[in-house]
Order: sequence, then C-alpha cells, then structure tokens
Amino acid sequence: MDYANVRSLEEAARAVLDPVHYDYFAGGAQDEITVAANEAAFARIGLVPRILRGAARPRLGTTVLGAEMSMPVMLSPTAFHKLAHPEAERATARAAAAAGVTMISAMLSTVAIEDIAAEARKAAPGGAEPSLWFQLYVQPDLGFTEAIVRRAEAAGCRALVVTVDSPALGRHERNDRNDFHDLPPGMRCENLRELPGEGLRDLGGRDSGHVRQVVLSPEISWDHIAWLRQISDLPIVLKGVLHPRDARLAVENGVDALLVSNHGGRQLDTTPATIDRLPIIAEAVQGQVPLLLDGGVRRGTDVIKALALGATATAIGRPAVWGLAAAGEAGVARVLDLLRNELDNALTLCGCASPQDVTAELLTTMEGPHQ
Ligand SMILES: Cc1cc2nc3c(=O)[nH]c(=O)nc-3n(C[C@H](O)[C@H](O)[C@H](O)COP(=O)(O)O)c2cc1C
Ligand SMILES: CCCCC(=O)C(=O)O
Repeated sequence: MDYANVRSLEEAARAVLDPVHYDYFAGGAQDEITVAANEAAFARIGLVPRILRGAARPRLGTTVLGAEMSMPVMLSPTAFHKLAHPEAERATARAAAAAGVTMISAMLSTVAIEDIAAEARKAAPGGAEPSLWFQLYVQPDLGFTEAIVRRAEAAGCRALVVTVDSPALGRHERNDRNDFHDLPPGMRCENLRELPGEGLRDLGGRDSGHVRQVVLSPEISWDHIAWLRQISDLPIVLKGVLHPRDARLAVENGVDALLVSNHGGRQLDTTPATIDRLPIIAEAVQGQVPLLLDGGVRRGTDVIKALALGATATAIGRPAVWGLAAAGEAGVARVLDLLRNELDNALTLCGCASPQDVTAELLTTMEGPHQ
C-alpha cells in the first residue's frame, strides 16, 4: 500500500465513500472554522531541534492511566464505522490492538462493544490484553447509562471517556443539506439495543439502536460525574475540556484524566484550536492529571508539539476513519504505521530519545522575529 501520508488516505477514502457519508465524516459545525483551525494551528508552531545529543534511536512507548501504549497516539472515538467499511469497528479494533494502540470505542459504534473487544483480543500481539476504553454519552436515564457502563466493564474496557462537550448536537449544515440524520437500513448503534430502563427516547418500543434515540442532554452536570465515580471503579476521562476553570473543577471532582478536545470542530463552531488551548489547561491542572489532546493531529510533528505543550498522549479521529474507508483493517494499520514512522523520525531529528524527552524548549512560532 503506497499511501505516503494521512492526506493521501483521506483522498483514497473520499474516492470510495458515498459523498453523503464522506460529508458526515469530514464535516463539522456551521462554517467549519474550528475544523480548519485545528490543523492550521499546528502549522503555526515551529520546532527548533537540539543537535549532537547522542540520543540514539527513540523509544516511542508511553503509559496513560496504567495503559501501556506503543506510542503516544490513541484512537479517539468516532461513531458509525460501518458507513466507512463493512467490517466496521471490528477492523479498527484489530488494527489498533495489533499496533499496541489504545482504541477509545464510541458508544455509538455499529458493532457491539463485546464483539469489538473480542476482535481486539484476537489481534493483540502474543495474547497481550488489548487496551480498549469506552466513550460514553451520559443518558438522563441513569438506569440505562448504568447498564451500558456495566456492558463496557464486562467487555474489558479499562477507562470511561465521558464526552462533555455535547449538551446538544452541533449544527452540521452538510448533514442538513444531505438530509443525513440516521443510519441507513441494516445499520444500528449496537450498544443501544435491549438495555433495561426507560432508556433512549422512545420510538414506540418496536425497535432500538437508532441514532435519533440518543439523548444529548443539557441537564448533565458534575453530579453525574460524581454518580459515575460511585457506580464504577474505572478511571474517568473527561473528553471535551477547553476552559481552565473546568479543568480545575475536573481535578477537584476526582476525574482521572482530561482529553482536551473540541470534538474535531463538530460541536460549537469557532472554539479555538485544541493545541492553542493546551497550554492554559496544562497551567490549570499543574500535572495533577494526565492530559490528552485530539483535533487536527495528522503528522508526527503534531504529536511532538502536543507533548511539548503538556500532553501525555494525542488521539486521532478522522485519520482512522480514512484508513478504514480506504482499505479496512490494513488502512487503519497504515495510518498508525505512518504516524509511528513520522514520530520516530521527528523525535530523532529533534534530538529526543523518547516522548518524555520532549519539552517546550523545542518550540517557537513560525513567524519571526524570534527572541
Ligand atoms: C465522524 C466522526 C464521528 C465522531 N463521533 C464521536 C462520538 O461518537 N463521540 C465522541 O465523543 N466524539 C466523536 N467524534 C469526535 C472525535 O472523538 C474527536 O474528538 C475528533 O474527531 C478529533 O479531531 P480529528 O478528527 O481532527 O482528529 C467524532 C468525530 C468524527 C470525525
Ligand atoms: C448523535 C451523533 C453523535 C456522533 C458524534 O459525536 C459525531 O458525529 O461527532
């Protein structure tokens, strides 16, 4: 497979995807200002390498919340993989597990979490336990939410990633234009079927697992995080933190890690680029919890910039979907391979022996004059 970079996999994906589904994956909220900003902000940060440090070949591995990762790149949760490829999340899970990469499995996956976990186990090298985390949209029906948490726990997920930037769905004008609001026949959100409780918005009780049954509720609050803490021993990661006051509150509320994210520009448009928010969040939490970052990570150099500004690891959303659409499991594997090779190369060129070796001294702005 001769894809030279993530961009070429996006082009390949675009060529094979139904344009309506391509728009769903690629698009963002309203004017997509944030979608563009996430990538553009990385390009405005300059890297200044250190020389002659005799660092040898870098080691890329890192650990987050006890999870060993072969590199500081994880898979952010993305819904509806069956729209990209018939093997859907099964293929994604195999590629991630084979690469030693943590997959944050979306609550709105088109394969059930038990089946995703089984595929990951099959693919993990040498029978190692694959690293699988579960993304949750807390539903106002707590009985329903608890049931899905229990399923994730039983399937072997090792952390709950609670998405907190979605008190409502962002306004996706591409989806409106395309009249795309639910999965096509034959595809369902497999985790949402047949759970106890009033559960999802009622469609008349006939069938379940439709996207439009999911409740994104503005009533979700810190009380729900406290409740989750009580009902589960899994570490809790808050996904979608952008304000330093919320970062502080998260630490005070016993959250275990933060994922600095603007949902890839799909929720509130004109939120700034995540990489530009990272320093202020790092300042607020003072190393008390690990920070993760997603949004616009497309290159090994992007990963280095996030590490330098205080992230322990990064995560990718769309790139994995492009790989999946272009070539199934092999395509996701290729995306991870590309990022691994680029990160190895960039660390070496910066004179760093490991991700832990990366500090802010490597950074400047692309525009001069420099101090
Ligand atoms: C097609 C698509 C579906 C997504 N679905 C979810 C989801 O179900 N839950 C969630 O928390 N975030 C979801 N996200 C946001 C991602 O987890 C992540 O924050 C974002 O994609 C990162 O930006 P990137 O795509 O530039 O890498 C989705 C993003 C995309 C592109
Ligand atoms: C209710 C659909 C939410 C999926 C999602 O989070 C996204 O597409 O960004």
